[in-house]
Amino acid sequence: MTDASPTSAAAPYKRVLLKVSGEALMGKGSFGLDPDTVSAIAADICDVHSMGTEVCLVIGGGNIFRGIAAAARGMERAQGDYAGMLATVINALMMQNALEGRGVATRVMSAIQMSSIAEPYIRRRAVRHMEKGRVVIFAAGTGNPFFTTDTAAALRAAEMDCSALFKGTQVDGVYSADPRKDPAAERYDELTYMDVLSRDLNVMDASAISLARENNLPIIVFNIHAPGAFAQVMRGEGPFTRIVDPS
Ligand SMILES: Nc1ncnc2c1ncn2[C@@H]1O[C@H](COP(=O)(O)OP(=O)(O)OP(=O)(O)O)[C@@H](O)[C@H]1O
Ligand SMILES: O=c1ccn([C@@H]2O[C@H](COP(=O)(O)O)[C@@H](O)[C@H]2O)c(=O)[nH]1
Repeated sequence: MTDASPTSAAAPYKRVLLKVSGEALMGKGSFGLDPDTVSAIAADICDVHSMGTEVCLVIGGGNIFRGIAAAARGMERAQGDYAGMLATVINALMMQNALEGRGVATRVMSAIQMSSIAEPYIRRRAVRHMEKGRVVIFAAGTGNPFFTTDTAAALRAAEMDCSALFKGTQVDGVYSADPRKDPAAERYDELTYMDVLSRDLNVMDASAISLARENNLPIIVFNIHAPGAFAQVMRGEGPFTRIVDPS
């Protein structure tokens, strides 16, 4: 893994992966995509890209379909998960459109082959795209049911040798309990991977945290809706939680 420490004020990290929660794309809505929200997140990604940092993305699908929720309503879990992975492809295409509208070259690479609309995921090709200055959007999660896009994000970040995984979500860090349910929950500035696992802090699933831990990949959780937050958090400013191993 490359060094996670900032390297310069202009481009604090060489290469990062941003995980955007699908729910975040809904904006104030309760389903689907809000174009203004997608555009605002794309603007933040462009800011970071223009600093000289190589950027790749994993976008969730929770704004459209979650396999586990469909399974709770009686659908076969694996079938629901494949539908969930397809939802992430829709989000990836929407983000591609928003980024390219701002003049940034992108490639969508899908873990499930759909060659008419996305390249197949090939690790070395993805690295090459980023070296050429393209933003790579990894779609269809890991390509396997029973996983989530958090795990896909940790997996791709490790494969891409990213300096850190940024999780842009609805809340500004990891709290002692889900802050959307418990207003008394307190935010942590820094946690170890084991803290997150042992205290069952559900901001990310356990397999993603374990994979990041095994690969010494720092995770930075922040609120994707705060304008300019992605660039700010990369500079170490603003509220966020850093998940790392004890130094
Ligand atoms: N201890 C905690 N600290 C912070 N957030 C928590 C915690 N426990 C649960 N959460 C919730 O986890 C959510 C983060 O998950 P997120 O919405 O990013 O889902 P996802 O599965 O990654 O994406 P998607 O929306 O695509 O399914 C936060 O919005 C927050 O409400
Ligand atoms: O590797 C993966 C990634 C995702 N899924 C399915 O997609 C949905 C949406 O992803 P979120 O991480 O919840 O945003 C997820 O609920 C799974 O059903 C998958 O099967 N495998």
